[in-house]
Amino acid sequence: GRAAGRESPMAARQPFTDTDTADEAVRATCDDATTCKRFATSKGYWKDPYIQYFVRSVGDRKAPEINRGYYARVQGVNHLLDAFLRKTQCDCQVINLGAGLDTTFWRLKDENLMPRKFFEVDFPTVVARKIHNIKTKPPLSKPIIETHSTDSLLLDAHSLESDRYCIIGADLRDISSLDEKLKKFQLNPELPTLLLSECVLVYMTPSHSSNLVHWAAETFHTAMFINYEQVNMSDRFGQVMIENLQRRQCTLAGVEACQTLDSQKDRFLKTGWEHVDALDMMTVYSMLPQDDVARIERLEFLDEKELLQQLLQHYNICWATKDKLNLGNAHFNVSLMNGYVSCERTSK
Ligand SMILES: C[S@@+](CC[C@H](N)C(=O)[O-])C[C@H]1O[C@@H](n2cnc3c(N)ncnc32)[C@H](O)[C@@H]1O
Repeated sequence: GRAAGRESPMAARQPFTDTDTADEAVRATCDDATTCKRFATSKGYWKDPYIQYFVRSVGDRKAPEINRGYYARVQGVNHLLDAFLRKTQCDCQVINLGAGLDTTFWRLKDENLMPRKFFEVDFPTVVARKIHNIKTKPPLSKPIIETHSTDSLLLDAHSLESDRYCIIGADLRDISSLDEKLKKFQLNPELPTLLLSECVLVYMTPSHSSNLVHWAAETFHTAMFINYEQVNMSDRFGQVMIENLQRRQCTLAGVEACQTLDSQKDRFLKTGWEHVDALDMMTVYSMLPQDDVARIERLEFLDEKELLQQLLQHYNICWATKDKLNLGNAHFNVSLMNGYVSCERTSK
């Protein structure tokens, strides 16, 4: 399938020769995600005025089903994230795990949905690149400076800490160092916390991702974890996706957890989360506000609907919650997507 290498449009890339080949190939996936998002926004699928500061050129054309897939991914994840921020009235923190060059912090600032603090974590080299972009592009640095109380921003090549935004270089497979770094930068375990991983867990072994998810469940009493990544990977299409990435020395070490929606949910149910849901992206796509879906479907002609269907059936959003404070319905609803699901269903 032409869509099977979605994170990795089969761009010719030199094979890596350094010792840490596998990690280098994983780090490179952040460029794929950003280039695809950059292209889709240039076509008008959604608005992102900040992504151009991370990837200058619009780049090669991407297939329509890939653009629609990214649209569903961004809308689906944003819906859950925004629902959490509204439920907690932004009195919360967000931790974007494997954030890459993601621009969510800047979107939330513009939409008046800024959490108390927004953390991002990625490998130190990715973080260094992001910090360089932030430092040299005023539209990126301005919101960080504006929301900071003093003149002195803590900023070095591998971390940036302001009152509201913090980016940390760390390996997500090393929990004790991750925990230590986040606490050093004033992570507050008492605050309701939203953790996000978008196409990240699949790159680590199931035991590493379980440890991470378990750490999150142990650390926060009131939290939500949103995970977006592959699912239904045991069929032929899944196999092609794996092979396409393998050709670039990029191993989906966590593919075992991506066999079914149930295997996605199990990772959370086994590690202390109270409530877990998962939907494949074709289902999410069918639940998104249909007037906007009609708008984006007019942007580009897609002759083979099956391509989109096949692609979207191989990704999912899984979200888990725990609510020890028992804030309940008034403040923090544990099944945030349920309202969304039923409301979208009845409005169809
Ligand atoms: C496919 S990209 C996705 C980036 C971003 N979440 C997005 O959706 O635009 C995966 C990201 O996860 C990061 N990542 C993967 N494994 C990691 C690890 N063990 N520690 C830190 N970052 C990791 C990579 O460096 C890369 O930036």
